[in-house]
Amino acid sequence: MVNETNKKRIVIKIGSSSLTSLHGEISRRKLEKLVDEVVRLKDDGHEVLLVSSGAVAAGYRKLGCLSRPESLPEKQAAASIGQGLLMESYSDLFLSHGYMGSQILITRSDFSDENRYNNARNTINVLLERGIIPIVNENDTITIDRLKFGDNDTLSAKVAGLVDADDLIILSDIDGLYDADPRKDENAQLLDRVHEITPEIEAAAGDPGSEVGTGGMKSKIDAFKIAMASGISSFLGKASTDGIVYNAVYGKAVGTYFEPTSEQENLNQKKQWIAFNSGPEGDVTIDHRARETIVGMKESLLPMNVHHVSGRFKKGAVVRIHDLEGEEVGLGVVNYSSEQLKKMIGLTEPELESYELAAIESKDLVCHLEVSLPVGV
Ligand SMILES: Nc1ncnc2c1ncn2[C@@H]1O[C@H](COP(=O)(O)OP(=O)(O)O)[C@@H](O)[C@H]1O
Ligand SMILES: N[C@@H](CCC(=O)OP(=O)(O)O)C(=O)O
Repeated sequence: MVNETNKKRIVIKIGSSSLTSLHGEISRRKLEKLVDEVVRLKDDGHEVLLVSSGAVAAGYRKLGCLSRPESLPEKQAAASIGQGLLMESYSDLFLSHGYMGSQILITRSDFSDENRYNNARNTINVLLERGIIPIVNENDTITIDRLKFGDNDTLSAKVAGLVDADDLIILSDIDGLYDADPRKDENAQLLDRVHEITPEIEAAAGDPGSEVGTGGMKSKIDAFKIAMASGISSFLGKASTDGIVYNAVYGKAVGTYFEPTSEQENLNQKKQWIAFNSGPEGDVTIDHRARETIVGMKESLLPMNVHHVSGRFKKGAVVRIHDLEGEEVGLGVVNYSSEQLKKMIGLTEPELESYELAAIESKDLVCHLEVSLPVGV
């Protein structure tokens, strides 16, 4: 039994391929196995949040489709039927063990709005602290393609960051990360520990292994990058292995452990929101001197170092910061609107001194070289 000091907050993500039968429908047996493992962790005193796929798989037959649909409206309609059925199964199973599940459906735009992001955190904290098991999925029925998380891997890492989890466990149909796509290279080796996502690892990560999987290893690697930058230990293992979740929490499972190093700066929650969720609204180009001070010395960006501004944004928006070569340096929250910043360009230093604030305060600045931000997440 754990006590308050070794009690963990654990986020578990299970993919469609691990919850479905060969025909692509939800497998009650697989759901039961997962619930049994979560119950063991709850009985030990841990807090557990599930990120579960499976809404489309649980609903497409009831919609009248013979196989998993391809078109977006049909997938959304299937998810509308299936999400309720999936939750009913989870609720029944958890209740039979004396635990309560709760549903949370999230869209990307919920996370790009800082107030809604913070509100989601407050709600989930109440649920976890009261022993409930929140069950999170993307709100498939209403999200439009362009604005979808799409796969639940990056969603699970962002949720783990949101609730300040200790561990993120991603379950899949494979027993860990290999140094090459195992379907293409029969000599591919399982990596048991990863401290850094190198370009070689990125290159080895391939597409989904089944018709029902969405993100493949690529989206899992994006997820592990987010978790590592947020200081969260992660694990990737095979959902069908007996005791996989329970053993992973205690460091005894076969699979890949992703461990953030102590030298790496862990992004605080505000910086996590800026880096992974905010959705930048404009671009600011800075000169070489500024690049050195904000990246190397981690100082604020001053208005006189702003070279060019594009896009229309208000004070408080998140913007991308580029150097003069066009390379993206990082992201930050601006203290001036685009109109004000544009007026400042070309002013002399004494003229600019009357402005008290930095263009971007160092506390609201996230640099690419400081943490390896996943590109395109
Ligand atoms: N380097 C790699 N290591 C392990 N699996 C890989 C790698 N590259 C591609 N894959 C494939 O990724 C699949 C898991 O992703 P996916 O099908 O999306 O599953 P899930 O539904 O669990 O998210 C594996 O079955 C495997 O075939
Ligand atoms: N949100 C979708 C699942 C998306 C999906 O399949 O993601 P993944 O399990 O990461 O391959 C659903 O519930 O059907």
